[in-house]
Amino acid sequence: MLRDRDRCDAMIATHDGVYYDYSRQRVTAETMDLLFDLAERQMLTDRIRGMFGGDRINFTEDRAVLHTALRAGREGIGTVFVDDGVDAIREVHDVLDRVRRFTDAFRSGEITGYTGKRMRNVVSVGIGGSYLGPEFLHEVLKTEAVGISTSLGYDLRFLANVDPVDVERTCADLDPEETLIIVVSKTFTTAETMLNARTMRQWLWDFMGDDADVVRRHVVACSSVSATERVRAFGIDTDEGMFRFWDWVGGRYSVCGAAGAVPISLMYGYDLFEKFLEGARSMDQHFLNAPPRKNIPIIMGLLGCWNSSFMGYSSRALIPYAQALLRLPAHIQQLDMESNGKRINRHGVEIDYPVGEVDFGEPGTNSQHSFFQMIHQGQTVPVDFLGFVRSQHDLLMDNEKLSSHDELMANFFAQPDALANGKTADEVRAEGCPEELVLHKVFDGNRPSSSLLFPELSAYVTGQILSLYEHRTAVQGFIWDLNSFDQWGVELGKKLALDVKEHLMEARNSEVGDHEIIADNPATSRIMNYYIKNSRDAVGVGGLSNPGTSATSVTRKTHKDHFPPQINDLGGHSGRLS
Ligand SMILES: O=P(O)(O)OC[C@H]1O[C@](O)(CO)[C@@H](O)[C@@H]1O
Repeated sequence: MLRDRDRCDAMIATHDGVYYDYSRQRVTAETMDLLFDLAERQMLTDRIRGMFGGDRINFTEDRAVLHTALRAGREGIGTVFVDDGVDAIREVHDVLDRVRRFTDAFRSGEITGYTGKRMRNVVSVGIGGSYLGPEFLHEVLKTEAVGISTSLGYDLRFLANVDPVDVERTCADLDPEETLIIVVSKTFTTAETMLNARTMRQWLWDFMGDDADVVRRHVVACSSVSATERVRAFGIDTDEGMFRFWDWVGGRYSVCGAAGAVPISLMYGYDLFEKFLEGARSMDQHFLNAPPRKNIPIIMGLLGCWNSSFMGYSSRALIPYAQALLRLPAHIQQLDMESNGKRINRHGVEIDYPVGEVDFGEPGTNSQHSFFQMIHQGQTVPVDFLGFVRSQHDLLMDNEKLSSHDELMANFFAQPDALANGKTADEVRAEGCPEELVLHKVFDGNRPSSSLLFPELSAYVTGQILSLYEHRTAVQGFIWDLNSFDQWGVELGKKLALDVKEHLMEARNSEVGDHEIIADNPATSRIMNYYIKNSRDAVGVGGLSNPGTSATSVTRKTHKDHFPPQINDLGGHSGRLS
């Protein structure tokens, strides 16, 4: 099919400098017709309009889904109106105007820290959607031409993990007197973020004294309107130091709101952040207005459904040929897997077809020397290749025929064809391969990918990329009939962590050294008691002892005896864990 010029010409879509080639997907013109029919049956365009128009499509939380309003410009896109009387566009611009003023005051030195020093360091404390988007954008802007100059003299760091080592790594060499902390949390209740926020507040107090003004001058919050009281109780000035967002912005869709605007503007200036919003807006307009057959996010979403539900490929990779996009795959992974990792459709019925992929990725070419072996010869993993016409910084060394960016892009062009074409046994033999090794060197090919080519990795293009992937996720959710905007699955783990913390507190507070934890089941009790015992001993005797040996060795023997397992064997021995 790849040699068919008409087919290849038909499988390209473009918008505002973005070139999308899906000719290496395993689809014919007829497949595409059927997918567009499916989109019509699922009333895709109506549902897209409903999303932009403020319909409460996140019905399990009774919320509209209006992250597109965050970058809609003052004129708005679609008919954005929230039915409780709040004008979303006006609210958004009220906050963005405040971010701009705050940024200018911070960067001009008008706002100083508690001891009068100018603040130049920013630590953004948040996790999940309150972290991954801003961090991916920060990584892009670090090496972007404007970003390099506007960030001179400033430092932005992210603190996400509740691991105390993350705190240590984040602030080891920072001067608290010159540091502003941003607590980014939609709910202002997330356990990890709140502990890290308290830790950072203590760090400020340790250096500058336990004074309420220290917090008022050094800590601001990006949080939802409904969390205002909690933000105030933390000691943050909610008039000057709180940048709000709304329940109609999901955490993983919040980078275009205060969650991204505050840290990114403080580091790079508001104008550069605005360029990012403009890029996202351009793609939003395309998504809302372009006919489905020319609409890049719609086509990407339909192909996602095709690969997952029809072809049975349960994972997919995102490979940007740009080192500055190193955190894009992690952001899209959360965005997509938290959105479409579901098992009940919007009618409350259990889904009996595959939905939701495992998303992963790393920049090319590093990924080629990591997991690409599997993508070429192991399981089939559809890939999105992202490339750029111009590099943020190209290099042409003396005596080199090609620039370093050309070398990078040679891989961007070669990998999709290697995956699609493969290599036959005859081709391997023709290279003189000994017969017994031929099969090891055969590539079966026929492995799907898409290529996205952008002009250059600027703030604007990064906005386009973000919007593309947000809408791909939404399209797949609409086609699959899911609610892509709630995340109840994360709740159970949070609740169990609370129970476990109770047990740990009891054990730590117990006067009796051998206090025994009785948790939900013997396995959890055993591992927690092991942890408590050894962490106590570790203080005195210097190190952890070995795990109980008998059970471990029995398990090993059992596994070995059954190796390699047969599907039927495993079926016979599997069972419910609860
Ligand atoms: O912004 P918050 O409320 O602290 O939540 C952090 C993250 O936790 C989640 O609720 C679950 O991981 C994400 O959706 C969210 O982005």
